[in-house]
Amino acid sequence: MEKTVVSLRHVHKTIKKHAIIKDLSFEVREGEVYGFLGPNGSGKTTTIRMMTGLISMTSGDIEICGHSIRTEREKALEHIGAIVENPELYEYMTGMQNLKHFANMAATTIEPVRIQEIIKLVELQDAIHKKVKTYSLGMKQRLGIAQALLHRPKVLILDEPTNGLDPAGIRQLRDYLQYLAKEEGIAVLVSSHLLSEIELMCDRVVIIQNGQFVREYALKEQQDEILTVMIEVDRPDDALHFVEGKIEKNMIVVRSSREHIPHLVKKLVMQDILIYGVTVKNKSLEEEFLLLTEGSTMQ
Ligand SMILES: Nc1ncnc2c1ncn2[C@@H]1O[C@H](COP(=O)(O)OP(=O)(O)OP(=O)(O)O)[C@@H](O)[C@H]1O
Repeated sequence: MEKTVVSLRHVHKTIKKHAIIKDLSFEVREGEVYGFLGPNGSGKTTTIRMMTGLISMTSGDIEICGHSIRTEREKALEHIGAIVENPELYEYMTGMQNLKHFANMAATTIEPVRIQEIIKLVELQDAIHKKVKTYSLGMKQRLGIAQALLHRPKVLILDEPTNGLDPAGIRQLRDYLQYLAKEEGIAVLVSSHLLSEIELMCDRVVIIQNGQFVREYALKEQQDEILTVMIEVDRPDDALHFVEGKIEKNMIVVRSSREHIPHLVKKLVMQDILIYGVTVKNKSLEEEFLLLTEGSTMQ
């Protein structure tokens, strides 16, 4: 079991007599990308602001690497790198000038070699001497992540990092966050109001609504879990002679364990049925999230 690096315990936040966060508890482990999912206005930013020490909590506690934000604030915050809302970048300066500026402002000494290392890590070598105003949104985000990682934090917190990114940018971000988590052992927390994006990026996800914990899911399928598998084929009617399922448009929808999926595909191929795509859905998460957000302001 990986080490817990972020721990929220019974956190409450009341603003002007309104209970915004109610008894919220969850944990983020070393080396995982953890999704923080909830409809607009459910309290994600408020929680992240408490985790990063920007606002206080009314009761409960948040521990980062074993240090309480309440009683050991500086020690706790030392381990956090975060982008809350937009990254703070100077557009008229180059990427390198931005990084050097932030390195100078940091509480700990940041060696030039660390700056070089981080530029490589976020793959900005080619553009680092160009002015930030010429950067794409994805590049600005990578520079923001570089800034947040300069001081080697154990936890990286990103509030709605996919906002405004195109699908290619989202894919790139996912690859990077997975790299940071798996190769560098960083605990990454990403908030979003879009299940589709969280599903692509995260190992586990917590859903909140109205400031309250709803449920936590592991997104990596368990070996024995029964999944919904959608197979796009040229002849759906024929396909159903060989596997058990139902037809939806040009897809056949089959319930199967992960282990059994290759056998399904093999059976169809042996009957000369052409397969154009296989999609695996974690149906329970999708259903729960849809139910939860019905009638809300979700996109
Ligand atoms: N300073 C404040 N004063 C009054 N209400 C606030 C304040 N900050 C947040 N709220 C309210 O708390 C609730 C949660 O807001 P928050 O911004 O944390 O949600 P969110 O999940 O991040 O939403 P979004 O996805 O839209 O950013 C909202 O109803 C918001 O209006």
